[in-house]
Amino acid sequence: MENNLKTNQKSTAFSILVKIPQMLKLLHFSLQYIWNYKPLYVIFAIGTSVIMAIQSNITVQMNKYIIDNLTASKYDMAMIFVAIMVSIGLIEELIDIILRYQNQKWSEELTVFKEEKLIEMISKMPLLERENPAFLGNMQVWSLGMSKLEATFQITAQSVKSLFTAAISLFLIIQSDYLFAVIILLFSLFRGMVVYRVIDPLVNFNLEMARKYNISEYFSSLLKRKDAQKEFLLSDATAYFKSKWMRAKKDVLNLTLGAAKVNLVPSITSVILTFFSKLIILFLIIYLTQKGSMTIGDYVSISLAAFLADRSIINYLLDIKGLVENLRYVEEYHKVAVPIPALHVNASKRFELKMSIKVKNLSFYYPNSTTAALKGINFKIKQGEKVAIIGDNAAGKSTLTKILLGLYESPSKTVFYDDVDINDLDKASIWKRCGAIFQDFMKYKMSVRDNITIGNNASNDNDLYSLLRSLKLLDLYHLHQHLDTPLGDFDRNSVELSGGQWQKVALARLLLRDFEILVLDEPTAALDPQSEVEIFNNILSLTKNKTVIIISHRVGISSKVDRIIHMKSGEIKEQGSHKELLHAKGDYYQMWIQQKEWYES
Ligand SMILES: Nc1ncnc2c1ncn2[C@@H]1O[C@H](COP(=O)(O)OP(=O)(O)OP(=O)(O)O)[C@@H](O)[C@H]1O
Repeated sequence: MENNLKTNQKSTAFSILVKIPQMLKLLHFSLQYIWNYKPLYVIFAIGTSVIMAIQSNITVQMNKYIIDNLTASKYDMAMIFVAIMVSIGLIEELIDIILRYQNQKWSEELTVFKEEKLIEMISKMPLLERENPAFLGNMQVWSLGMSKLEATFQITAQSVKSLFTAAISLFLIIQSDYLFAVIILLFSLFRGMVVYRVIDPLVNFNLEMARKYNISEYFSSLLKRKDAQKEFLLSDATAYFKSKWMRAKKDVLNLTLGAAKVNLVPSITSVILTFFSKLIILFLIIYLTQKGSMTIGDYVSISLAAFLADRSIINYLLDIKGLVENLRYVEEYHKVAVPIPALHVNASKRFELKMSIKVKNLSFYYPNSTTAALKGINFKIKQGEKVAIIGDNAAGKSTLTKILLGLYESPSKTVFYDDVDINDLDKASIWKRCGAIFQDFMKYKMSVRDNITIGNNASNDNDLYSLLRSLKLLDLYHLHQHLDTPLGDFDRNSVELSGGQWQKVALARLLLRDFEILVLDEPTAALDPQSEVEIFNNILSLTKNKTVIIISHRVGISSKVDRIIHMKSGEIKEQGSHKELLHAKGDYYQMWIQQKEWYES
């Protein structure tokens, strides 16, 4: 793998030239991003880079004047130049301290700004995008790309400084002898060619690393999780998972070292080239001084300016290399950041359910899957009806409800609310009027109150108290801080709940809201049989005029609803009332008999 990454694409001068327009576009995108965040940050950074570049060259010139005055025994003048040079040094250091503080402040604030943008981007993304198995790895790459936006800007500011320093020093050197400038430029060109060759392999190593990092992090977090630990202990699996983590970690380590190795040869070559360019220039200056065509002051100023130019050019080349490398990561981010996938949140029509929900010939595939999760589904649910969707595992029940709720985009003209295609509906207006509990409902590590109200302060403590009572959750109210007791394992004062209690908290959260449609995916799976019956009756009485869709494996629940939709392998097998389906003596009848016998025996 390492060799593949290394040899696959070496950057040639031509490949770099071809990429210039794209690179400029990405550079513009990065700088625009920082400019949008704070224009002053950009102005400040570029401005100070130019000032620093001028200052370095002034110091070099001052050295020449000091030495020339000393050799001419003009000590007063030498002292004046010394005072000017030291004062400039002092000003530079003071500016540097303020600049570093200011940069750190803006940089910290920018980190928050970037995280906010990433959260915004992810929360706007269609849920289906996240079902793609590549999503987590991609997200790692996007955050890497995002972190490179600021790095790109910093390097740009730095490169302005290097470029200005090099240009001024070369200009001063040319005043003495253009030959020095030619030698410096020639060696720099060689070094540039050496370092550019490794950009692509380096980027490939790092992108691959970002993806692999995800796997090692997954196993690392598994090994630290409480719920996983009990399974590991009982099945003696700790060593197995540790070896999985170690293998993934080694992959990451190999990629890190691979990237470092790729850098090794150009770094060594660059140092050797610097050695020769220094040697040649210094020998040449000594030769010219010996011939009498240069003063000692000239020797000092030219050698310093030559080193300054040499260092600045190599810095500039490294900056450009860094820039090109960074822009490759930015490119990955840019791919998703610019066209944020549409969520149809702002479609023109508003959700209403006065008549019915209709599903017509609905088939559905998950991304990266060629097997249909739903095949030719047709049904109608009238407003106010209570419907149970039952079926085996992987029958497509959860997928269907997510489509009905608009969480997954459905093919057009397949799902209708009051005869309006769901794709023409404003999604936010659907979500405002629909409530759902899924199998993987959230257990928020927050207080009882916050878990139930989610920041909605409209309900007073009495409402919450009677809701807890109706769900037999009063023991939560009696906790040490009543409704303000933190739940979960967040801090010292937190209280951990049982699986069934958590499920009741999720139900309480749902029942506190006003909704038109309620979707319950296995709502009573974690409840004891008595609570199951009580809570189910409770839900039915609380939702008299509302449309309720319940997913369950248990036929006991389905005997209480108006209609049953029985699914198998992504298709509807039967639908009708409990009595009708028993009468039909099909699969539902068989399930009913089996479960009945199970309980009776
Ligand atoms: N994120 C996903 N990516 C690809 N396929 C998926 C994804 N989620 C579910 N599926 C597939 O879609 C099909 C239907 O799954 P779904 O979760 O809707 O079934 P279900 O009837 O709710 O099952 P269960 O009763 O086990 O919860 C299954 O074959 C499953 O493998």
